[in-house]
Amino acid sequence: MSNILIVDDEPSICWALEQALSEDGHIITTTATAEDALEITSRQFPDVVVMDIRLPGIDGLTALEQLQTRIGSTPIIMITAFGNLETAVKAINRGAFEYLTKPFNLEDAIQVIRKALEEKQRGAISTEVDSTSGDEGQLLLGKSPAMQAVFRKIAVVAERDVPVLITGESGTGKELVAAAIHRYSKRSAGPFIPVCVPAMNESVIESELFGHAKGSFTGAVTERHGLLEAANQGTAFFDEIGDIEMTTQIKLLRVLETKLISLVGGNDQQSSDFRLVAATNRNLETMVAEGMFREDLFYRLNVFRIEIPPLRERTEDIPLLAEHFMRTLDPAGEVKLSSAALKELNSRPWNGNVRELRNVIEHAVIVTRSGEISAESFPPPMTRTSDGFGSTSQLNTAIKHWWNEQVQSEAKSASMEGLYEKFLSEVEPTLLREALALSKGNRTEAAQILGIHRQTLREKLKHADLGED
Ligand SMILES: Nc1ncnc2c1ncn2[C@@H]1O[C@H](COP(=O)(O)OP(=O)(O)OP(=O)(O)O)[C@@H](O)[C@H]1O
Repeated sequence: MSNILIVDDEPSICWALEQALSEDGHIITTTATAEDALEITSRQFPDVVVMDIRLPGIDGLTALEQLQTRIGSTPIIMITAFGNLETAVKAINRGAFEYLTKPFNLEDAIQVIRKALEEKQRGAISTEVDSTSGDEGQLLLGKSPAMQAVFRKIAVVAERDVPVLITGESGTGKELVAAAIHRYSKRSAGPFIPVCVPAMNESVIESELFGHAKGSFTGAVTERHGLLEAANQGTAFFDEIGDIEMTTQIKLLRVLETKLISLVGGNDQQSSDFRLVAATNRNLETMVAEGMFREDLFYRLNVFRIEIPPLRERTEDIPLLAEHFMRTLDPAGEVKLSSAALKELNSRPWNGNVRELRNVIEHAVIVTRSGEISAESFPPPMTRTSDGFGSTSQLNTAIKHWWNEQVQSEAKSASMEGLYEKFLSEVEPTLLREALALSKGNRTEAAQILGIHRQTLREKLKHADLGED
């Protein structure tokens, strides 16, 4: 049983919340003004406060600060008018636990209040952002200061209709952050369309993105709408934006500038009003400097940046996330973490970040079935090279960029030959040098590592000017 204070000058809201919360056995106090709320809290300590921002007399935001000095970290949930981002953001920045947007669904409001009560009882105001879009969404969890900062950024940017660039290692939750931005944006009733260009078959990228006209190529038997058109009125989430080809980058930039899409093989232009949220695990600044990513596109994307720190830098989140993944597979709570298991989780490098943690927990829950998970139930940690999205794909992208550059410059000089040899002469010396470094200069061992004959290695070293004979 908890004390809940509701401050709203709309009697219907007070009444509805009071009815619903009394059923849970809580004691509800309602009042229509902030002045009364301040007076009440000088006599009694609520466990949670729900307060409208727009109130007659002292407004909710001013009252928020005054209440905080009286009731400390007691969660205060603010109610804002729809679309009033500034006040919602101010509320979050000034330490409100959460905000509800009017008109709200009563069940959603009750959920937020229950969550606040749980947090209060736990003594920690750990927060989560609901990234649910439709039924398939998931909660974005985190109580570390680093994740709290991410949550605040989501709150700040969600309703501003600007592009967002989310950066962070693979598996840190970039897609969940993008979904949360969409969910809290003015476009939340519209679609959230994930687009992963590098995962697409190269021959269909343009038709997937922009759609195609009937008969534009063999197999195009009907007109097809592209993903960017499907994102109209909603959010297009470009995953792995750092890995898209220069040619696609140019086309994407054009669409962003004009908001017009040209169907492949067609004359018509279709307008699409979508918000772009992009993510990458690569350093786009470096890529721009190296000419691998278009500077103009980078500036278009980099309007607001959210950097998600790797899991190893926010180990406070591990128990919370582990518990969450355990309960997803084992809602009855038959499986628990032993303290040795928790210690093991806290000491891992988490190269695959939260995705790896989820996989590790799922594996352990399945093998343990019931009782305590031991440290031995976890699969071995992921190494850096086998990390999620993986280096092979990045290598492929680098090769593609190299190829395009060659083709462009060779085309100018009207000669295009010997590219295979040229490529090998550029990459082979690095490979040979690395193998020799690993074998500490032992050529037999280096040849073995590379899987080539010692004599072949010798010739290659000579050819690459790396051998002393
Ligand atoms: N903070 C979090 N709370 C709950 N689940 C999370 C969190 N972060 C990541 N996850 C889970 O980890 C997995 C990977 O997350 P996600 O796909 O969003 O990462 P990503 O950074 O987009 O990865 P990639 O760069 O490989 O595409 C998902 O199952 C997601 O639900």
